[in-house]
Amino acid sequence: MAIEFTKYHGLGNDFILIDNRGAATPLITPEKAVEWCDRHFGIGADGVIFALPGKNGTDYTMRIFNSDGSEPEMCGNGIRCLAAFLADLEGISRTQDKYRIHTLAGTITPQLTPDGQIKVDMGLPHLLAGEIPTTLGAADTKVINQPLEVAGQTWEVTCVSMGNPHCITFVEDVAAIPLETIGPKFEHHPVFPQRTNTEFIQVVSRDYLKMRVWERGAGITLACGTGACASLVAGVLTGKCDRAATVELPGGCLEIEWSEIDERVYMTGPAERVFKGTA
Ligand SMILES: N[C@@H](CCC[C@H](N)C(=O)O)C(=O)O
Repeated sequence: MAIEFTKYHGLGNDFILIDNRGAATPLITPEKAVEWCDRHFGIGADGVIFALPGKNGTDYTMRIFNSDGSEPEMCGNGIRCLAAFLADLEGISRTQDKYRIHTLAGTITPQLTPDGQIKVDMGLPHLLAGEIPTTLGAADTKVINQPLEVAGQTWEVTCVSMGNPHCITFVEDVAAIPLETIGPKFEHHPVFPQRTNTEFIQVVSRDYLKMRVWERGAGITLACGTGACASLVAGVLTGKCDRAATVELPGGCLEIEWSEIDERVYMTGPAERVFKGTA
């Protein structure tokens, strides 16, 4: 059966979006998602996102398969792309709407804003080792500046969950990190039973961070929204940055705030349609 799709990206973190509003289960399998994400033999993307009917009083449900076929709990750039896709499907102005989206990380609320950006209420960060999950500390303790041996080197890491797991390391120069070789070693380290996303952060100033990321199930990507949120939270926990900052990624910048008022994390950034097709 031929399936229509639309390709979107958020700062170069690119996704194949499928209109799945007519069925409660994804229209393609994880194996097919791997084929579609292949950049040489497929459409090419970091993941496939499905817009499904809402659950528990929400407007829609988002499910996502990474390019390796695994299913993460949440995706920050992906949920901005989903909001843009829904607005395009509904034929409404992108400046009007707010969606309540059911995800495996709870209800997430993207809001289309008049300047074309999308502001997302990403919810509360989870900080306890058992919630990440990681065995780097006792289940009910936070993992802040903990030593971790990777590739014969000791790294100081801070772990944060934005529904999905993140391991953050602050470094002098992000450009000097051999991401291609070190990224998989963090991802598959035995202290992360569900694997992990890994962010390297250079603090340029208290309100400007530079980030490079190795994503669980996708490898090096040009941006990671949940990673930018987790990194800002890690920066606050370690006293390195303010509660609002610009996070510069290889694909562009996100504005992140960890609100002092409601303790929720807010992410603002773009989402662009690239092309439509049938596969
Ligand atoms: N790129 C995403 C994160 C996608 C999921 C991630 N690879 C995982 O497995 O947790 C983002 O923008 O947050």
